[in-house]
Amino acid sequence: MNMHSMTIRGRDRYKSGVLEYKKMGYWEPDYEPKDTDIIALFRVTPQDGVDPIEASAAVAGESSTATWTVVWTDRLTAAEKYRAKCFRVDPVPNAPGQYFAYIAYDLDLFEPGSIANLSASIIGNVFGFKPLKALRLEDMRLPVAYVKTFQGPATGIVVERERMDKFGRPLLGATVKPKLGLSGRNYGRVVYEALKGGLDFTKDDENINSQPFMHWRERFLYCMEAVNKAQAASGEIKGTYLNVTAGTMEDMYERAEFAKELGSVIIMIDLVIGYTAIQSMAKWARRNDMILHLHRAGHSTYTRQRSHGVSFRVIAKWMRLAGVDHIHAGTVVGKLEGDPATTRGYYDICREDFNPTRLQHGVFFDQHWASLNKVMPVASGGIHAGQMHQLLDHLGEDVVLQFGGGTIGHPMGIQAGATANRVALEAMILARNEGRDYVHEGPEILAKAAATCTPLKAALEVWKDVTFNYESTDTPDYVPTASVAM
Ligand SMILES: O=C(COP(=O)(O)O)[C@H](O)[C@H](O)COP(=O)(O)O
Ligand SMILES: [Mg+2]
Repeated sequence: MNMHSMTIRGRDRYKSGVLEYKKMGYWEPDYEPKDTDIIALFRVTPQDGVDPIEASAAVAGESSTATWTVVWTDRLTAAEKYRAKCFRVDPVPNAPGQYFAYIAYDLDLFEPGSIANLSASIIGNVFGFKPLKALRLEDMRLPVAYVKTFQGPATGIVVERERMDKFGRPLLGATVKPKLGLSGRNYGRVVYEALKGGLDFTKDDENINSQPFMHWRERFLYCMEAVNKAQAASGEIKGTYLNVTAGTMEDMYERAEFAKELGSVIIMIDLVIGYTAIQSMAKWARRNDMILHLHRAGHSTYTRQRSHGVSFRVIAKWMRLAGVDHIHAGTVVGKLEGDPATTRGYYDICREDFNPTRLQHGVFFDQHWASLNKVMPVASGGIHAGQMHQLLDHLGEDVVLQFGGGTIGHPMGIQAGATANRVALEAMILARNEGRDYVHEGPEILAKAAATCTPLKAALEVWKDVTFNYESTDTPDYVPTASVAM
């Protein structure tokens, strides 16, 4: 592939007419990104017959200062500075016709502290570009100078654990099911049973907001009655994520204020409310000492397919900047997409202060988070007590394990379902702390715990054959190969 700059310079560069993007200055293979540059990695699939360098230069151009024709007004600007530079194009391993294009953007192209502006620039135009068959934003390197213009997570993992008074183990949650149709009173009863049985949290599902069968105030009141009764009964700090997602910011603020008035420790929003609303709610959450849970509703419409869209690792980075405290980040063993290696990358992005490049986890850049609070990843979707050893192994300790059907579907009732999950987790954590090989001995550890816990025994029995073994669609492009001992 031609690795030399083809930029036309001088008077000819600005003559009216059409130049290839690679000749307009958007392909600069000798460019060394500045520490303050934002770098984007795109997976580019050119149309048949389109040069991958030109396609990549076009992505750089159309996501920064270019349009399809030369415009003399470029000469009124610091064009050299403001042009994004594609500086590297590599064939994607084992994916003929796909290329990784590395593009650097000067920091001045972006408004400080705004995910809306970042996303409108980086993904606003180019995904529909005709010379491309497909395009995916795979990863981004965010310079510290830019990271520090964001508030970051309102609470963070350390303070969340202090507020919940829970240390040394994952937190436990449950999504109330059925997700729609329950009356406020019955909804509150589900919350009480799950928290009384041993969970730390319950949550509203992504689509429970304010429907005719249960208006939001009804739910908030009955939920907090349940939380208070469960706290009194257990002596533990409990919470339920009250979903404040609504049609307007005014409605969301009204609901959030009411949740605070009722003493809730946590509220919830859905990804579909949009980046500006998410940042506003994160600032509200910090001002009001509220943990902010983000349900990533809708993300799979554009994160799941490797060829086109935005990788979830980019969304996870954007949401850490935006300031959420929780984000659903995959379970690996549950019912929804989650390759073990790429999911590990998502969890690292949430929980590390520095992410080293790890191609095997789909992390393409070193990423400093400059002490921005850490985001608690949430594992949810088709999980149950029988997978506890796998969940702990794949996802670690700083995670919320949420068992919706895996609590409420328990044959002995909701409290029993919660107890089964709590006993399974505590038994697994004890085994880990004792230095046992809990991954391989997991089933034995669970069976032993079940011998004195009928609810756990029933859970293991009813869901023993449940698996979701399907091929992942979002696997990493690089896999570690055994290095030959020299
Ligand atoms: O309703 C559930 C899970 O219910 P259950 O526990 O009964 O499967 C959540 O909305 C999904 O987990 C979201 O998916 P993700 O967590 O991947 O965003
Ligand atoms: Mg759901």
